[in-house]
Amino acid sequence: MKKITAIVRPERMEALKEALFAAHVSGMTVSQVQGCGSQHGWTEYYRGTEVLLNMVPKVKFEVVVDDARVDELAGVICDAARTGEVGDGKIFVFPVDEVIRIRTGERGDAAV
Ligand SMILES: Nc1ncnc2c1ncn2[C@@H]1O[C@H](COP(=O)(O)OP(=O)(O)O)[C@@H](O)[C@H]1O
Repeated sequence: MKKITAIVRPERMEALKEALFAAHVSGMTVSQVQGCGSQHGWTEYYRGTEVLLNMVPKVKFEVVVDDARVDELAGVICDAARTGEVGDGKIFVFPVDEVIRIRTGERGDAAV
């Protein structure tokens, strides 16, 4: 199993949510976050040093899936979240050791 974390623009949240539902993911977690990368907030100089004063609102999607679906879902996310402008975001893929469904105690693939 893998966890796909995607940091995307807030205005792409609805489209990405719908695309992931359409791709039949079993669940997702969505958080409002702030970040910076190539796309910074604004900077000012404080005592001669450039200081980053603000970060940019983003939305973080987390989806745990079978290994075999990572490439497909990365494509779904790129298609739904891309505008082509700086700040579209990134996808990070992590290994997941275990999943446990709290309600039933199921583990592994059965719990995803
Ligand atoms: N190395 C990183 N680690 C964690 N989050 C990152 C990283 N790079 C980018 N991000 C997240 O992705 C968002 C968009 O990245 P950014 O570099 O601004 O856009 P682009 O990839 O289009 O140039 C950032 O605001 C930040 O939330």
